[in-house]
Amino acid sequence: MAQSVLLTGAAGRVGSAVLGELADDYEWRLLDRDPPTEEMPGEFVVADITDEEAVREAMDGIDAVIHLAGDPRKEAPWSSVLPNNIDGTRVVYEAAIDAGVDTVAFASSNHAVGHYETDERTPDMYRKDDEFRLDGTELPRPGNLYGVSKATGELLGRYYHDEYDLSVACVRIGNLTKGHPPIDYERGQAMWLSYRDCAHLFERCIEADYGFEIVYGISDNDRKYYSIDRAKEVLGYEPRDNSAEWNGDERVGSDR
Ligand SMILES: NC(=O)C1=CN([C@@H]2O[C@H](COP(=O)(O)OP(=O)(O)OC[C@H]3O[C@@H](n4cnc5c(N)ncnc54)[C@H](O)[C@@H]3O)[C@@H](O)[C@H]2O)C=CC1
Ligand SMILES: O=C1O[C@H](COP(=O)(O)O)[C@@H](O)[C@H](O)[C@H]1O
Repeated sequence: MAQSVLLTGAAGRVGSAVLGELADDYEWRLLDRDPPTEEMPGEFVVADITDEEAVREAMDGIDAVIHLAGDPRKEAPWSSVLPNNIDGTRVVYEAAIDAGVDTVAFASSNHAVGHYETDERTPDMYRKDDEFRLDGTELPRPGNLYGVSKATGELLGRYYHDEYDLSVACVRIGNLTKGHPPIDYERGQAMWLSYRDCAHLFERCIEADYGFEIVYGISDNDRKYYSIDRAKEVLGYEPRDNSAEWNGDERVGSDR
């Protein structure tokens, strides 16, 4: 069982979702290039993930890493995704190997597979009765350079798993939105990930026993074009939310 966890990108939205539910469950070392603006659990390291020495130091005594730091913008230019998302991720994996870390959970993205959303398939694939599913076994088809950087992060994970036996889970996160699903956005509702399901999924990534996995990070939405079967089977993911239980910002279904 993981005890000491390094959370990169801790000051961001996904970091806040994870810490919002799991703050008391682990010994946290948080890392971000931006200093904290509010009180956070554990120790906070202000560093850039491209700084090899700083990341190496931050990795000391760590059991598991949740690697979120990076440029999350779908329109991010190559000049940003190359250092922040690709090289920074390589630095994190290298330091994890050197420190004897067991597991790295990597925040990948729906944009790694964005070009499966072809004109022929959309918007039907965003709807409840459509049966099209991606399940993580398909090749990446990035929708933008940001998606290329996320697919590359997955590939780096594959390498560090095969070469060094590091356990790596790549979570293709859908659309993380706080409180309620995106409104008037079918695609976003199909790939909604609630804050509590996000925290639970990353917890499963650092607790479960596996080798290398690519899973989709969405809630159990009625509308979906990403399968969550693999996350359930291998990681023990048990999502509690479903965008169909919401009408705008009002919950109309029962809370699980
Ligand atoms: N929010 C979402 O719906 C989704 C997020 N993701 C991925 O999840 C991760 C976190 O995303 P968000 O929390 O939404 O973004 P965010 O921008 O809120 O948080 C990212 C954090 O990483 C830090 N960071 C960025 N580059 C860094 C570097 N070189 N060194 C150290 N810290 C750095 C930033 O200061 C920020 O606090 C990203 O990798 C993103 O690509 C993927 C799919 C969907
Ligand atoms: O990877 C990401 O995806 C989410 C959802 O994508 P969108 O196309 O529905 O906006 C995005 O909000 C997030 O910023 C990004 O990191």
